[in-house]
Amino acid sequence: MKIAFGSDHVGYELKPTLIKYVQELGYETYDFGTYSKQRTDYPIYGKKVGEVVARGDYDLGIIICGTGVGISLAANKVPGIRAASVSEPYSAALSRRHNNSNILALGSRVIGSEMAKLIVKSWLESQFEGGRHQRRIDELTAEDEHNETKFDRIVKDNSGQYDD
Ligand SMILES: O=C(CO)[C@H](O)[C@H](O)COP(=O)(O)O
Repeated sequence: MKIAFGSDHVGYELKPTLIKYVQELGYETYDFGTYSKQRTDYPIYGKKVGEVVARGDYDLGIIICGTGVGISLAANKVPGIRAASVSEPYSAALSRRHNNSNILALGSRVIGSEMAKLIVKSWLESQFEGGRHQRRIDELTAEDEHNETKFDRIVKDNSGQYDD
């Protein structure tokens, strides 16, 4: 399984620690930058990682900025990307199990490296549960495609109340 990494200058120092950790867990990795501490813009790296994951060149992505927020917003602009910005392992796991997140966003000004490792492990080891959660992903995908007809139909055809 291949994991794409990216960060801005704030996430730059945490990134190699997580790359090494993820390699030790048995994954292939690639670092899409940034490659120095020089100040840069997080949208560049959120978009880069989003694009390679959306294309299927990489299975999953891990992106880091100061809070995880900006870089996740950037990745989520790419159709097909569900980037989750989290700062503890429970949300990380649920973002996979329920939201089928394909990118994990972390904030290096928010969490330390040991917490980051726990979050990464919890995220990588969790699996999407499908079922009712797939219906919600389909609703999100309809939005991605700006397919108003499809989205309108989904909304029109159900009341938003479910038994499952
Ligand atoms: O967290 C971030 C985005 O959400 C960025 O890392 C942060 O905004 C960068 O700030 P600065 O340029 O002042 O180092």
